[in-house]
Order: sequence, then C-alpha cells, then structure tokens
Amino acid sequence: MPPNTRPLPGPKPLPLIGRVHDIPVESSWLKFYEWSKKYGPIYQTEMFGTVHVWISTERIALDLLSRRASNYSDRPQIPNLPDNRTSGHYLALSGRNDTWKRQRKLCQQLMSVSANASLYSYPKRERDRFLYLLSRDPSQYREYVEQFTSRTVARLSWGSPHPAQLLRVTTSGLLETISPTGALPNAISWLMHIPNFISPWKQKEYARHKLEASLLKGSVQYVHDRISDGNAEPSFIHTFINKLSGQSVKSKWGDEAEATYVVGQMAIAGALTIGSPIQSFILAMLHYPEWQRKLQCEVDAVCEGRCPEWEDREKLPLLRAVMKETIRWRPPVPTEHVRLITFRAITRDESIYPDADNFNPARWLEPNYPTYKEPLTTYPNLNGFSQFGFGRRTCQGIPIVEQDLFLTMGGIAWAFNLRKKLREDGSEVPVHWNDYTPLLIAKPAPFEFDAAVRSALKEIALRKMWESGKGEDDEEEERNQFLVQRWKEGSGDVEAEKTTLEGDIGSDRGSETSSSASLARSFSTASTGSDSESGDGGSLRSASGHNLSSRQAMITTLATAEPSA
Ligand code: HEM
Repeated sequence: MPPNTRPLPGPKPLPLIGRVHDIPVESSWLKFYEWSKKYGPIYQTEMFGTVHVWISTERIALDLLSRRASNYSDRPQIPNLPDNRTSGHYLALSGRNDTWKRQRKLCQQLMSVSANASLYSYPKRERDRFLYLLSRDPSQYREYVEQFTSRTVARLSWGSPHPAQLLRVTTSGLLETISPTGALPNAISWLMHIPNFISPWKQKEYARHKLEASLLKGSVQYVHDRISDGNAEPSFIHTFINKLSGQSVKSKWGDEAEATYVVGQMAIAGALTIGSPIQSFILAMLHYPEWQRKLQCEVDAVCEGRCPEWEDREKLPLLRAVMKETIRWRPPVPTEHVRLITFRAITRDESIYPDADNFNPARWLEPNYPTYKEPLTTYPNLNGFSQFGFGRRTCQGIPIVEQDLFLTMGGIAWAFNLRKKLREDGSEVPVHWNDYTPLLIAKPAPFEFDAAVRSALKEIALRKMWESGKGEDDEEEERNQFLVQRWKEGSGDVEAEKTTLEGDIGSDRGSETSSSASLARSFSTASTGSDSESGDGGSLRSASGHNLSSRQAMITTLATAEPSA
C-alpha cells in the first residue's frame, strides 16, 4: 500500500476462509451486485487468503482497465487450469506476455479478413437452417440455438460444420473447468495441489484437453486436405495457411501449431457465448410482447415480406437496439472472474440506464435517454459496449456476435409469433423472469413457449430456406448427436453402436474425400493413444490402412474417452 492510502472497503474476512461462505453456488453475481450496493463501486473480498477486487461501474472500469491498461491487462491463475497464463492454448485466459500479444494480433487479423468478406455468409446459411428447425419443434430451441452457434463458428474456423458437435462437448467441459462455480479447486484453491492420480478434477480436465487437442489438430489437417484437393472453403485457418504462414512471418503471426490454438480459441468463444443472448431474446419477447410487435413492424416495413439479411442492417435500428438491449438486460457474462468486473452491476447503473430492470430498446433510439447516439444508420451497435470488456483485453469476436444476433433475432421476428404456452383451461404456463445457469456464461434456465409461423407463405419460405441452408452433413450430424448424447448419459453401449455402425460403413458418405476424412485423422490419433500434443496431426489411416470416416472415428474416440460433462 502506498503511503496515505486506505484499504478498499469490503466485507470483513473470517480467518482462513475469508467470505467464501457468502457466495451462493447459483447466481453468484447477485451477491457481488449486492455488495457493490453496500460497499461502493470498487470493493474487495477475500477468499481462502486471496484478495479479489471487484469493479462495478463503467467509469472505474474504463479508468483502470482501459486508461491504465499497461497495469491491468493480466489474467490470474485458474486453479483448475494452472497453466492457463502460459500454455498459449487459450488466448482469452493467457497472462500478459509476448505469446498473448502475438496471438491477439493474429486473432484480430483473421477476424478482420473474415468480417470484410461478411463472414462468407455462413451465419445466414446457418440461420436459415435454424429457423426451419425451430418451426418444426420450438420445444427443442436450446438444442437448435447451440447447433446454430457452434456450426456457424465451425464453418468460420475450419470451413465446415462437421466439428461442431464435438466442439460443443469439449467447450462445455472447458466452461466447467474454468468457472468459479464449476470445478471445486476454483473455489478451494489448495485442492489444485492434489496429485494427478487422486484428483478427479485433473483427470477429467486431462481427458477433455486431449479430446480438444485432437479436434483442433484434426480440423486443421482437414483444411490442408481440402486445399490439396482444391476445394477448401474460406475459414480463419485457411487464411492463416494461405497468407500468414511461412518462416519469414513466423515471428509476427506465430507458427501453425500456435495458429491452431488461436483459431481453436475463436471457435470455443463463439460456441460458448452467443447462445445466451439468443435465448434471452426469446425470453424478452415473451415478457414484452409489445416490443415483439414493434420489431415485427420494422422488419415487415423495411424488408417487405422477406427475411432480414445482413445488408439490411443500416435500415433496421430497432432490431440493432433489441440486440444491444437484450445483452444489457441479461448480460451473457454477468461477472467476469478473470478480471473481476461485475458486468451485471454495470448494466444496472441507473444514471446511465434509467429503470434498468426494464427491457427497453427505446433507450438506444430516443434522444432523451443518456445512451442515445446518432446517426441511427450506424448506432446502436455493439462496438465499445461494456459487456465485451475493456482496454487491451476487449472481446475480439464482436463482428461474429453482431451478425449472428442480427440474423437470428431479425429472422425470429420475421417468421414467428412467440407467445407463452396456454393450458387447456386457457391459463398461461408461467415463464421465469431471471433464472440463469451458474457458470461463467449465464444462459436462461429452460422455459416453454409457442412459436407460431406468422403465415402460410412464411411456412413455404422456411422450407426453401432449409433446403438451401442445410448441408450435406446434416444426416451425419444427426447421428453424431445421438452418439454424443448416449456417451454423455453413460447409458449407451458405445462399443455396440460402433459395431453396428461400422457394419454400415459402406454407406458412409465420402469417407475418402469428404470432410469426414481429416477429422478422422484426429480422432484416430486420440483413439490409438498417440501423442495428441505432438502437433503432427497423427496418421490419416486406420490400422487396416483405410481412411476412417468422421462418424466411425467419433465412435472410436467416444468409446475410449472419459465423459467430460
Ligand atoms: C455474446 C457473445 C460474447 C460476449 C458477451 C463476449 C464477452 C467477452 C468478454 C467480457 C471478454 C473479456 C474482456 C475483458 O477481459 O475485458 C471477452 C474476451 C474475448 N472474446 Fe468474447 N464475447 C462474446 C463472443 C465472442 C466470440 C464470438 C469470439 C470469437 C472470436 C470471442 C472472442 C474473444 C476473445 C479471443 C477474447 C480474449 C481477448 C483477450 O484476452 O485478449 N468472443 N469476450
């Protein structure tokens, strides 16, 4: 402490445990928010001897994290992932070191090349597929939303939706590994010193990481194969291989092994986060039907009956306001534990957001609100929004978030009347107001609703959108989902499935040349126990010398890997 400074306010710690007993497992951000009301916008808490400083207003966050970024751009060690600051595997969790600086630059470069090409229309393609699926069975909305986000980001990362299903598995495991309310060592940090062979958390994380390494390396090899075949789709890694790799530029962008993890981090971030605001949007439309009507009016008037496209964005300010307001109303990252910002508290600052608990997109569109900004052809947008962080660690995925949310929220408003379900006696099935999952990325707990397609013409249009949006891989993807489900439940005999499906392998589409083959490489690497960290991508062929299909390989991998969820 410099002379003449006072310690920060905060709850008085108890010996050894500090205030750990105060933090609820569910919705811990509510406690941090409550403390910010009591102790002020910057306060400290102690947990098992570690001091945590919490920031709860945008002004202080800007002062410290942006203006004094050279002091405050580091990340702490995560007890359940102790090499997070140095491994170079997760850019968002890296310490402030040269590897992080290089990786951040690469991420920025890959993102801007894709954003300049409007993300190759991948979000539109997946949005069309998503809307049709939602029209078939709204009760499966969470599954379809997660498919949308993970398939879109898989296409962006590797030019194929194939890796999406496994990406979801490894990513949800990672979320548990790093969340303060996930793995126990994150709450009780001395547990990180327990040796591997008796630590269930370390063993689980090791198995997860191994599967993830196979997925990332196999996906990169797949892109190499497609480049050799002359039919590679655009993707982050394709840009790296084509334009940024090679000895001369290695010191600037890193080598391919590093780029594999940078692109992996982008895929992980995209698969994890964007589902939250899409689901919160549906929740908002059920609680605020008047805003649903206004949004539909804007979309109908501007698009004259067709589904909104990314090119319409300048003309749809209300849709952009709804996107931003959804994120403010229900922050996807309510507390950012890696830099200890209570994003939720920031969004509840009444001097900036009057009547803060109310979902009110008008606050971005009318001059009498403090958040209003002109011109409405550009504003509101998500650039610089507090919910994406501050200073040198600001989120690098905003172009993806913006396009994904614009297309899905606009598409839902165009296609459906969302409403609460009615019971037989005419009463409404209640929908919760603010029941969210407890991990680092908060998603609404499941709720029920009806999604009625707004007209017969739209039914036909949705069918056409599905036909053009669905990929060759849809059938195989459906099978993969089934297998992953069985594996997660631990109830399925995956070996038996393997035998049955292997018998059927002749019908497996494109096992020699399609996207399946390269993924197979990574899966076979994992399943044969070869070193998944070696970076060479492993062998392309099975023991019998035949290329494995991704389905066959996934079965093999799942049969040998530990469940991570
Ligand atoms: C609704 C969606 C998203 C939200 C709310 C969100 C929010 C955040 C937040 C709060 C941070 C930490 C900022 C800080 O410490 O100051 C962050 C970092 C990051 N985000 Fe996002 N994010 C989203 C989607 C994405 C997507 C789609 C990508 C894909 C590229 C992405 C990539 C990253 C990366 C690479 C970082 C780490 C930056 C660094 O540490 O230098 N995010 N994001």
